[in-house]
Amino acid sequence: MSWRSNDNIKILGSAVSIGQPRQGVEKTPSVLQAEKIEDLISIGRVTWVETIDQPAYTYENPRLNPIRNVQDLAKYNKILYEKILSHLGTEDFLLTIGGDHSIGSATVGAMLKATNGNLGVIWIDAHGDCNTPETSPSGNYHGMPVAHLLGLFQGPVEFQWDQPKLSPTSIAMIGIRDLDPEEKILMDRIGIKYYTMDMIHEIGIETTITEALAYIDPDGTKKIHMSFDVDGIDPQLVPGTGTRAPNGLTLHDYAVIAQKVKLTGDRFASMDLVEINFDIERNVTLDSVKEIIRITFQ
Ligand SMILES: NC(=[NH2+])NCCC[C@H](N)C(=O)O
Repeated sequence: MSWRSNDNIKILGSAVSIGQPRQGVEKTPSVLQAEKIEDLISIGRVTWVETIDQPAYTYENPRLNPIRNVQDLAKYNKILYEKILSHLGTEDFLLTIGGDHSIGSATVGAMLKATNGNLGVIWIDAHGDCNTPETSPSGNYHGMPVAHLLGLFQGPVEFQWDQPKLSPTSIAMIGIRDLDPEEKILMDRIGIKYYTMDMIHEIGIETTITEALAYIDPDGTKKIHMSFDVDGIDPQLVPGTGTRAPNGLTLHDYAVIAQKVKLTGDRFASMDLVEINFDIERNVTLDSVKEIIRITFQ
């Protein structure tokens, strides 16, 4: 039996790159639309609802603010947050295609709002994305959305609207292998649940995702959001991404993750697919991205 066979699968493009320095990632929604990825989705009724463009394409260099491009990012994330809430019907599954991972604070924030906080998050990534503007060595906001969601910093007023906070016990990260030193100290102090590649090799991917789901949703009653940064996958399979880290997840690992998440049925409500940059590499990356879509939506 497939999950969500009768539901609407809505695809939203989030064409933003200013959360990090490499251009190209903002083109991904239009590339995947041209590739007709909706044809790879064999369940539900699939529609591309719209693609939201970023307000400016100029990456701020040198670092003028603790968060580069903070004004434009704040403006963009608020628009994205509101669009998600306006598009999301109760029976819908929402797939947001980035763009860089800066969108994570808007997508998770919107899902928290839509579910009254009854949300668990599986964050697949090589990175923790849990820097504050103070701990961030780069100033790139795509390394900060989790810290922002947890309320570890607020940003300027433009970045403060009514987005709800995420509880640290409602998120688990899988594939982690590149944490900044202070970011790691912060994550360990808060007690964020994260599975490094070493831990995954030790306990196995099936135990990892089973434990992770039980941790974020002990009673099995929450909606589940998966925020999938393709750099969680090994760079040999996904070379087209801006911050590569060796020794990542395989596509088989992802298939095991997806299988367990899909067992939550219609509680699996939304997903981000981010950091795909076809300007860095196209062919291998596109094959893997298509496989990720097939694995998720069949
Ligand atoms: N979503 C990502 N690819 N994040 C990479 C973050 C890299 C680094 N930790 C930083 O904060 O700049």
